Amino acid sequence: MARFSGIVSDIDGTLTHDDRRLSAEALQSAHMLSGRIPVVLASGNTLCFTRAVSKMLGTRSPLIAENGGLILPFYDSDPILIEPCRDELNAALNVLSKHFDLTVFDSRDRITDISFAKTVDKEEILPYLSDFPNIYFVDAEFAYHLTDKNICKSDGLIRTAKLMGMDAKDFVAVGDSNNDIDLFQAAGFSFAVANATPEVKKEADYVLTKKFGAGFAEAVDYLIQNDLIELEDNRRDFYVF
Ligand SMILES: O=C(O)COP(=O)(O)O
Ligand SMILES: [Mg+2]
Repeated sequence: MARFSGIVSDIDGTLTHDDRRLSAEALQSAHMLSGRIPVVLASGNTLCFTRAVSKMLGTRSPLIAENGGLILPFYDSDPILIEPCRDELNAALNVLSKHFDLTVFDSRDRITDISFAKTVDKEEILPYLSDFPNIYFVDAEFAYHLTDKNICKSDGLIRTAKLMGMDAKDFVAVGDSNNDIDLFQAAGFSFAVANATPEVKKEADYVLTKKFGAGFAEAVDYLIQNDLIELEDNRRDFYVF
């Protein structure tokens, strides 16, 4: 009897290579799953990026973007936006910008969180953030993020699962970076790809032997071989894209 009825996957470092090229193994695995089980993408990336990746992978399931700040239940619906403490986020960015030469990512497309390049040592950044109690800093390996404390991937999964008539514990999570730790805690089971950080590996139920997208494919094979998920052809109940 299959134990899990959905998969929730991170994108960067989990479906990609270390240089962010989409992994052929992950693509093949996602195509095989398409329309047979929900695969929710949960990313620190912007919603437009996450939506394009989803379309090309054929996941046909709701999306969680900006570390949980935005949820897209249907392809053409308006996203659900978790309102962040914008003043504090902007004030923190101003303070950091005064001390460091920051490269801010996607500022036109990013709505709830702030992301910037890892050009500065995080130990140097953290002391400047102690005056901002409602935001947290996370190193997502491909970028740094400043995010409202009420926004995280796990909250995104809980909300998304509810919209789908499911529970977060019905999902198996796959991830690589510290913005996936709370997602692992909310999901029913969790896989860390072999390139995951030590903190993520510690939180995972299962540490995969393969890195990056090959790790995602290994997780899917493991789930099928151990009868932990069931694939049903032509499921249309929540395949919304
Ligand atoms: O936006 C990032 O830095 C990382 O994105 P991810 O959560 O899909 O790995
Ligand atoms: Mg990642």
